[in-house]
Amino acid sequence: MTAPIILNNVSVRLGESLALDDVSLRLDQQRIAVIGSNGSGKSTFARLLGGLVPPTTGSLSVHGVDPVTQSKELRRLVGVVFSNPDAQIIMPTVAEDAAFSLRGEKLPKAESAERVRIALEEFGLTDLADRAAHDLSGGQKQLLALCGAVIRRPQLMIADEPTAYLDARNSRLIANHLLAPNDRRLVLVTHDLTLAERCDVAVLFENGRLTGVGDPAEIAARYEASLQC
Ligand SMILES: Nc1ncnc2c1ncn2[C@@H]1O[C@H](COP(=O)(O)OP(=O)(O)OP(=O)(O)O)[C@@H](O)[C@H]1O
Repeated sequence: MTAPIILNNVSVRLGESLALDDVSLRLDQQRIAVIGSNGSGKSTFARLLGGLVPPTTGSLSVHGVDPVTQSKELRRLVGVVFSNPDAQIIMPTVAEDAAFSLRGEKLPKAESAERVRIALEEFGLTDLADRAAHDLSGGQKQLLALCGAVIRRPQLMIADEPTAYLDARNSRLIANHLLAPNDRRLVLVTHDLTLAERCDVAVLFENGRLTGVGDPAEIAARYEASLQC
């Protein structure tokens, strides 16, 4: 059983904004949807779990790891995908970029090549393997970013609006991949409530405050009702 995600009175101040305001929660579920309006704190929450932004006050534990003091351990267990894949593409070609994700794993060359081959095939990128990664379309870049994240087999996948640039077919491909039953935990930030409802639990943020944790259909309905007000 994977250790939970725990936040104890976490606040995050970014410039003038209190992006997260005194958030305490414990999440044991495997697939976690994060919903809420623009600017409510969802991305900040995702970045906090991924060790990309520190808590200003309070403390947290991600699968038993403290992101503040154990950044190396955190990097080993977390994979991240954001809505803008450009920042995640590093190497010149598609295949090289996918392989780059495995650099820290010290795998035998043949195993590394086989993992790259399987991952490219899984995301429909085999025919693009030798293409310049920065010349891909937005959607293709997102597939490559996700490919680079899952190829390391992380315990925790943090995906912030991963389908933002994708057409319907690729959105479905990515969503089905992320939500497929496996032993990886998923934290999925999304405005797509049908995707949120496919998760095991949803958390709702409003103005940096946590205002709901529970059954995704109920939390989504509460969120939608709040938008009518
Ligand atoms: N780098 C930053 N500097 C200052 N304020 C920031 C920064 N990043 C985010 N904020 C502010 O923090 C608050 C929460 O932002 P966050 O990006 O977490 O919201 P969000 O729920 O992910 O929004 P969206 O749905 O629009 O992506 C917002 O008020 C935002 O303006």
